[in-house]
Amino acid sequence: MTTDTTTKDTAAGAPAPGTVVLDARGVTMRFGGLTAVRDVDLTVRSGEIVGLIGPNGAGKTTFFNCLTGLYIPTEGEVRYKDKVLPPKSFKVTAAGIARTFQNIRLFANMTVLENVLVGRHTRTKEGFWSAVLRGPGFHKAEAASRARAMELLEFVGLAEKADQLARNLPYGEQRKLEIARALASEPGLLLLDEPTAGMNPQETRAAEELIFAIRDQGTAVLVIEHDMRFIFNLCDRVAVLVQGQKLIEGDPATVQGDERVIAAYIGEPLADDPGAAEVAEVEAAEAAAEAARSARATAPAAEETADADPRPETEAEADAPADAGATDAETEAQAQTEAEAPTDAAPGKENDR
Ligand SMILES: Nc1ncnc2c1ncn2[C@@H]1O[C@H](COP(=O)(O)OP(=O)(O)OP(=O)(O)O)[C@@H](O)[C@H]1O
Repeated sequence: MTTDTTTKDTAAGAPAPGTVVLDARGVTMRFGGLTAVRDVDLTVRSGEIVGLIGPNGAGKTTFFNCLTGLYIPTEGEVRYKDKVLPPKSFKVTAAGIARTFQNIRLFANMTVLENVLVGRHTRTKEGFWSAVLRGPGFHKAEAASRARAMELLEFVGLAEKADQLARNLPYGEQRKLEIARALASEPGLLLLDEPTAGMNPQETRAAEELIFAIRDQGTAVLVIEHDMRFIFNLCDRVAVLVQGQKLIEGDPATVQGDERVIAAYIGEPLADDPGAAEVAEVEAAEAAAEAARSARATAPAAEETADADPRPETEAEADAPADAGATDAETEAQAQTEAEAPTDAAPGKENDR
């Protein structure tokens, strides 16, 4: 089992509120031809809860992975408390950034307490021989580590379940345990990837309270979440990623009211995104097709109007107002004249014009 020599209070080691703890500059991550994250800047300050939102596939988790050493950004730099982060996740954790995952990653067959103790390994100073020989230093460190782990379980509300197997916890409590395990490394910055996924409204509310408490203890929080109500209620600042790029960043009210954010969520592309030319081409083709369809739709209508009276014009004219006052005798005389006209006079020709 891991041992511990540092039961430090999180708040005690926290920098003054407002100090930049995370500073990501120009972070770009490419996978072959796909740019999942493009030139993203983001800062998180001590005492802040910052939200990272965006539609599916926007690059949020990839960006998280760039912050935690799982990915080495293709371009850009990530600093934690003014130091460039090492490109290894365990070193990033040791530096002070901890995270939870979108898909819960607990040790299912270990107890709740053991899971938290595992999370303390980056704060353990006792070496291999100390563990093997189990001298006084080892026992002292182990007791301190257990005490801190129990404190954390108390903090997240799982102390009474310390001896249960992690796999027997309900889903919401497994998420809490993940948070407790992340906190066990005494981070200055906690990254939460969809912490309320699969939670019911009561569990979501409890998660919100827990995150506020974490922030109040001095750990800055960066959280990815799809639940907008949760995020706008929770965060001091929200950044929106769309197609790998940061679209907007601001306080919840500003972001919530931004039309571009709504458009992004219902699928409209960025105005100057890399695919804009292709999108414009498709839109132009669609507009041309629509215009052609409309033209076809109005053409038969015009023909229909012309054909509204199927009788030959001569007959139609007989009904014209000019003729309305003609007496039967006059009509008869006219008919007679026409009947007597020479055949080569092409009767009815005039009416054909
Ligand atoms: N290891 C990888 N190799 C190749 N492409 C990847 C890899 N990881 C992510 N991507 C791609 O990068 C893009 C961004 O994915 P990412 O998971 O970061 O988005 P997301 O915003 O977290 O999405 P969601 O909200 O659905 O979790 C997607 O197109 C995804 O398919």
